[in-house]
Amino acid sequence: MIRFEHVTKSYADGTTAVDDLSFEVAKGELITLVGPSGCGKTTTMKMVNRLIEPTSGTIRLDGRDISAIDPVELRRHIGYVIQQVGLFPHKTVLDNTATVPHLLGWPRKKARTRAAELLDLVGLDPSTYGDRYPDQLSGGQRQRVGVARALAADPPVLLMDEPFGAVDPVVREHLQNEFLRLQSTLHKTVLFVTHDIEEAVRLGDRIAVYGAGRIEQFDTPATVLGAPATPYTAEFVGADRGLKRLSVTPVETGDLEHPPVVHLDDPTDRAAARLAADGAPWAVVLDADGSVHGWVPATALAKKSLTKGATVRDHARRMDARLPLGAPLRQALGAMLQHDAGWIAVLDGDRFLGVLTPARLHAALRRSTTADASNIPRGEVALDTVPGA
Ligand SMILES: Nc1ncnc2c1ncn2[C@@H]1O[C@H](COP(=O)(O)OP(=O)(O)OP(=O)(O)O)[C@@H](O)[C@H]1O
Repeated sequence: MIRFEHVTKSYADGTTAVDDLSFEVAKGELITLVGPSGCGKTTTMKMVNRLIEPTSGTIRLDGRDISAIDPVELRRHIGYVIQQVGLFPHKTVLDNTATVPHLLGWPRKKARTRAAELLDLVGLDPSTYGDRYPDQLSGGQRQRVGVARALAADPPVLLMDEPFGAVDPVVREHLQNEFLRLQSTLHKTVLFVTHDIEEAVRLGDRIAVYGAGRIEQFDTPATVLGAPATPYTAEFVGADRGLKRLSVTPVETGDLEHPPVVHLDDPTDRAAARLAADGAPWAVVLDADGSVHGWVPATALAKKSLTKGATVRDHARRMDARLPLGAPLRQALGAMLQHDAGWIAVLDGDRFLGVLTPARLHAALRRSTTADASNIPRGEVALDTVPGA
């Protein structure tokens, strides 16, 4: 969708803002450009909508060299959100949002209807906020208007330059979540500039980590955090990158263990035989609907004093830690700690898939780490599996 081919931008004073940059962004991808101040992020972005012209190299949009496209025409297909928002102070929120549709010559009613829809989409009730002026909004609300305005003409590409940089951390996280929710339905191709690695990791399908004028690494958040390509990237992403990786590594089916499964109404002797056959110390217990009830230890089932007709129900223990497949490991660890649990049931909808243990969580975390790259066998660093709480 967007392709940089050996793009360089130098200024007359000898500054090279961007040096021989080549990368490609797929349709619907959200790329975060992250790096310290002055490393060339904004320059990269502004070359896409021709606010800055490259000194050399080619930028293509859908295969077309953008230097051959009229800048005004080009910008109609590219939404632009900046930190200072740049709302017109004398126009209402609704009119601000309708700016691009107006410029495109849409009939006034259609433009305003569209603007109202967009305000709704970004969480601002148009009947409450539509007639206000920008200075009657909070910083976070102004940013939302900025996003709504950029989306108003439904451009396939969005450029966002530190759009949430000027708001406090709580509002910022809220805006990030809302934006992710929007993006999951709109699938825009997004270049998002930030100097905040947390934000880059949180939002990006892939991250471009900038050094001075160059991209040091361009990869998924999990890989950038797990296997920084250069010492510079390692330092930039921070010493706590292992913790950050918890947020970006999802639980996959291959991470799960599969202890024996018994049902609440199974006779105890049959369940005991099932566990004995597997040599398992415990089994997961499902109820009649197949939902997870908890677990039962082999020792409880094997007791000689059991009354006739006893079922697993008599010995089952509840375990409420649950996790949807694909949830980040951070959520898994949080649930393990919250429930003081040695394992956690992983579900696909209501369907039980298997269990995640601390050892498997650790192994999952190591999927993309430098430890794997250096071939340290997993067994050497594995934790013990702790069944049940
Ligand atoms: N008109 C100009 N003339 C000379 N140098 C410039 C000009 N515009 C930008 N630069 C330089 O180009 C480099 C890259 O700037 P750019 O704005 O792309 O950085 P950035 O990574 O977006 O930084 P920040 O996070 O501070 O916004 C900087 O060193 C900057 O000083």
